[in-house]
Amino acid sequence: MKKLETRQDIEDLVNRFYDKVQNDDTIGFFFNDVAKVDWAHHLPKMYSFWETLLFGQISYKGNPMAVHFPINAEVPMEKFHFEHWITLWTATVEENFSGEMAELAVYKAKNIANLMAHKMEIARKTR
Ligand code: HEM
Repeated sequence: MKKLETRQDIEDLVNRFYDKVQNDDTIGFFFNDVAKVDWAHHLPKMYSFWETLLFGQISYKGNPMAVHFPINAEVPMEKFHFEHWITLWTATVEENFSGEMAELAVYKAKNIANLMAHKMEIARKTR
């Protein structure tokens, strides 16, 4: 299977992941109904986010945690949502890529998702 090695690979991966997400019964509504995401704006940000995380090409300079707090305040983002997010991400990576960078993409996503799940839970408790 193909290695994950170029910006184009990241774009393909991210596009395929959010195709799944948009049509997903468990987490799709966060994007479609709660945040009403402008995909033309969101997807390029996500390409840069992953390029920065995986290739060290610093093209993303946002705060990935911050945007999730207002969503979490509207509809609780629960542990099972993040677990499902990880399932979709891992499946999309593994359907399309193999090798060290693909493994790193899964590893980093899991770490961030777990941290994010924790932060969202704390935010709900301290509100
Ligand atoms: C159930 C899990 C998740 C949901 C429902 C979710 C939802 C969203 C939504 C709706 C936005 C767009 C906000 C907007 O443009 O108005 C967003 C942005 C973003 N998400 Fe998530 N997210 C989840 C998990 C994650 C995870 C695990 C990561 C990282 C591995 C992540 C990384 C990002 C980044 C980098 C942005 C863009 C931030 C920016 O604008 O700079 N998200 N997310």
